[in-house]
Amino acid sequence: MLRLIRSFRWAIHGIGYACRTQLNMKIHLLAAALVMAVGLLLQMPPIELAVLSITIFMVLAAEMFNTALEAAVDLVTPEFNLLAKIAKDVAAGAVLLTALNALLVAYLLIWPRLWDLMR
Ligand SMILES: Nc1ncnc2c1ncn2[C@@H]1O[C@H](COP(=O)(O)OP(=O)(O)OP(=O)(O)O)[C@@H](O)[C@H]1O
Repeated sequence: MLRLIRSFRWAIHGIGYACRTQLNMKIHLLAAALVMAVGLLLQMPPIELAVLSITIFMVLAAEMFNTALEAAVDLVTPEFNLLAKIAKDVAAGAVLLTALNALLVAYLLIWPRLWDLMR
């Protein structure tokens, strides 16, 4: 039990580190809070809020994997290395894909409701 609580603590340290040090993480969190607030204000059904939530957490998790990979690569290869570049670029590409997916989901679920309100 104590081991479980300790591993939660390290995990929370990891989340805290990413939130404190990564500008992109701060931007993702701000966007996530905005999107969820709009979803709640628009009284979206629970299933759509769940889709927004899954989408948001995918972006946050991808950003954290990216941060972890950057740290691991820097630990192994502080100097220029083509494989380091590939690893970092591919990880950054994965974050970009999740962010594009988030934009698509927001467009499909939120935009039609906002459009209805504006008309
Ligand atoms: N050791 C390296 N060898 C080769 N290219 C690297 C190396 N480190 C970084 N790069 C290149 O620079 C880019 C930026 O790397 P960096 O580690 O600065 O991450 P970042 O995208 O600036 O993230 P953050 O701002 O969150 O640290 C990488 O995507 C990669 O193309």
